[in-house]
Amino acid sequence: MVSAGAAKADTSRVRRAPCIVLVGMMGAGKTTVGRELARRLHRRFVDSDHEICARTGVSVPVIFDVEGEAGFRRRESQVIDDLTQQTDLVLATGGGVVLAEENRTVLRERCTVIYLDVPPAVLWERTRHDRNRPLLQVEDPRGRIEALYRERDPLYRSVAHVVVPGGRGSAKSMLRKIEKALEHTCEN
Ligand SMILES: Nc1ncnc2c1ncn2[C@@H]1O[C@H](COP(=O)(O)OP(=O)(O)OP(=O)(O)O)[C@@H](O)[C@H]1O
Ligand SMILES: O=C(O)C1=C[C@@H](O)[C@@H](O)[C@H](O)C1
Ligand SMILES: [Mg+2]
Repeated sequence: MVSAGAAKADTSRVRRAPCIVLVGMMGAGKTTVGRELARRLHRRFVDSDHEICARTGVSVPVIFDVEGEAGFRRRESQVIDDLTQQTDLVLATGGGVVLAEENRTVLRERCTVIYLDVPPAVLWERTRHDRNRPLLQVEDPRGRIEALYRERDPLYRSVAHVVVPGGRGSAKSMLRKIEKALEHTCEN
């Protein structure tokens, strides 16, 4: 793994892992930054949450309502398996993608994985008015974010080839950090 500040060359995945994947918590900016990154790298952009919705014809909250989180996770694993086999892609994932070991394995082995590591306080500011994230529709969403961060941060790190620390900086500054790190990790 390399950090964005001091990225070291790690070219072991270059030839067999063309998909660039963003992982991180809800509100880390995977969708926002991923779309712009794809545009700049002349790659296609796909968001796995959007792909699940396109395949089912309903929103993420509806899938959680009807099939529960387990049903959503099964669909997510299928989509991740499909998308990570594609080339010329920037893939923004859902925040819980790292929970399943099978997802972690395909991400780590097939892709260049970038973890957008944003502190819980900032995640809370960005997601507090959004009703589209079923896991945050609880009495204490801020506490939930903190608990999920504690649980998931080691999992994100375990799949990441690059960790990009974020804070209150703009999406543009996040993008610049990612591009810098990628220069050292793969050919685009
Ligand atoms: N660097 C940033 N600075 C300020 N706001 C940001 C930044 N990145 C994203 N945002 C805003 O935060 C919100 C959440 O961002 P986004 O939807 O991209 O997160 P995500 O990582 O895709 O979350 P999820 O896992 O729920 O899909 C959006 O309103 C977006 O505009
Ligand atoms: O963090 C999570 O577990 C989730 C994040 C979203 O991207 C969606 O995938 C869904 O709301 C679950
Ligand atoms: Mg997203």
